[in-house]
Amino acid sequence: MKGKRNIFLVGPMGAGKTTIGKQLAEILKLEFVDSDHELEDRTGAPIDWIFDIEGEDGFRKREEAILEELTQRQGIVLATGGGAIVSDKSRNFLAARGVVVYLETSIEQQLERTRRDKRRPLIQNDNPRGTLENLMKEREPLYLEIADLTVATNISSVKSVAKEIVELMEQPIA
Ligand SMILES: Nc1ncnc2c1ncn2[C@@H]1O[C@H](COP(=O)(O)OP(=O)(O)OP(=O)(O)O)[C@@H](O)[C@H]1O
Ligand SMILES: O=C(O)C1=C[C@@H](O)[C@@H](O)[C@H](O)C1
Ligand SMILES: [Mg+2]
Repeated sequence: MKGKRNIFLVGPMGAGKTTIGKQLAEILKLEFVDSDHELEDRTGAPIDWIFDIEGEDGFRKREEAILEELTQRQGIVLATGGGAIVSDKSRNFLAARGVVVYLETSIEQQLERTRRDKRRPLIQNDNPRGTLENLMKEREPLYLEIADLTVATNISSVKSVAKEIVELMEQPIA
C-alpha cells in the first residue's frame, strides 16, 4: 500500500469525503482536491445547474474527464463525488491510481448530514430517505469493488476517522 501515493475517498453523499479529506490531507501534508469543487470551478456553474441543464449523464461525463486528469497527479487526497463510482471509466481510474478508501455511513447519518444543505440535486425531492436507500443498493457493491480500505464514519468524529485512515495506511498489506 505504501507504493501508492494518492488517497481517493469514495462513499455516498454525507459520508464525509470532503470534510475528512481536508483533515487527512493536513495530517499527511498532501494536497487536497475535491472533484465536485474542481468541476464547479472549471464549469463556472454549481452542480445543481449542471444537472438541470445537462442531466445526470452530462454531469457524469464532466466528472469522468476531471477524474481522468486528477487521478494522474501524485501525492493528493481526493474527495470524489458520491456517484463517481457509477462510471466504469471513473472506477477504473480510481482503482488503478491510488489507495481507495470507502467511507461507510448509515442512511440515518446521511440524512442528518445532508439535511441543511440544498445543493445536492439527487435528494431535493419528497423522499430523500427512499432515494438514498435506492442509491445505496445500487452503489454499495461498486464502492466495495474498488475499495482498498473500508472505514466506518457513523460514530466517529471527523478527526478520529482521519486518524484511523492514517493508521490503516501505515499497516503492511495483509
Ligand atoms: N464523521 C462525521 N461526524 C460528524 N459530522 C460529519 C462527519 N463527517 C461529515 N460530517 C458533516 O456532514 C456534512 C457532510 O459532509 P461532507 O460534505 O464532507 O460529505 P461528502 O461525503 O463530501 O458528501 P458529497 O458526496 O455530497 O460531496 C458536513 O457538514 C460535515 O461537517
Ligand atoms: O451521489 C451523487 O450522485 C452525487 C454526490 C455529490 O457529491 C455530487 O457529485 C452530486 O450532487 C451527485
Ligand atoms: Mg463532498
